[in-house]
Amino acid sequence: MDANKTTSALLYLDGISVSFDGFKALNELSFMVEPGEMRAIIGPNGAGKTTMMDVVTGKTRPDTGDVYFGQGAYDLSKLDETEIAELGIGRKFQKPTVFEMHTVEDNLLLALKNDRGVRATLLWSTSAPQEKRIDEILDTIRLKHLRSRVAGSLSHGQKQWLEIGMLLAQEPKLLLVDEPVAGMTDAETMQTALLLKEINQTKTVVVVEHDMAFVRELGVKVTCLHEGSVLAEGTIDQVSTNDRVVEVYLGR
Ligand SMILES: Nc1ncnc2c1ncn2[C@@H]1O[C@H](COP(=O)(O)OP(=O)(O)OP(=O)(O)O)[C@@H](O)[C@H]1O
Repeated sequence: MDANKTTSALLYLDGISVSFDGFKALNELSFMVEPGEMRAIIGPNGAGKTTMMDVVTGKTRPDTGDVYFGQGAYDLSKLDETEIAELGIGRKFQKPTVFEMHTVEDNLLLALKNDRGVRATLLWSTSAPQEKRIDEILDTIRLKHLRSRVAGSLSHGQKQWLEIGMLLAQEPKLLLVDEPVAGMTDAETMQTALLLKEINQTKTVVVVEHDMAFVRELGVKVTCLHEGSVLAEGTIDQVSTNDRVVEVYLGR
């Protein structure tokens, strides 16, 4: 549905409230993400971070408020999950969901040609542009040397990167990434920060994460949610020294 709201933002949540059985998971939540930006979202358990992502992707409908996408061109709160995905919004859930029995390369191929079934896709010959795109993605996600490995044999961190690569194959304009470094080693965490910074050179990214060392490494604007609203927003130094943020989240 066309919205025709005037805004420079790629994503604009405007007064979003969501209740579950009378409990307000999101409470008049408003914030904007500009095109080309990477935004880190932090906040205590139950702050509403996952619900916010669910609202953006159409999994949960807000009770009130609008979600504008594409400089106000669309109101996502009026669209279903498929329509939203087709507008170019890709989401990576916390747990990796790669095809464990298939190779790294075939996983990317499946993501590139996700309009066909698994068997048909893998029997179909791969075109030169598809090969090139797979090479580019393998470079980005640092898995070129493992392209023929079965995905099930990858480390947890490598599976997360592969899944990020599968999202990239769909050429999203906006990537939503939910706790990408949970369970990763310190080295993998820092690699993931680098990877997302590289991806952010061409795509807008919203990343939810509890790992503050990782968020600091990203070096981007941070939004702290609490009880379904924005508690603080700014640089990591501004947010992490905010008295309320320390009280409800960091100081615990
Ligand atoms: N489907 C649901 N039914 C009932 N309550 C829900 C539902 N989904 C979320 N909630 C509640 O809404 C609140 C916000 O949850 P949400 O998962 O969005 O928080 P979060 O910030 O992502 O937390 P975490 O950091 O633990 O992932 C929580 O109190 C949660 O229990």
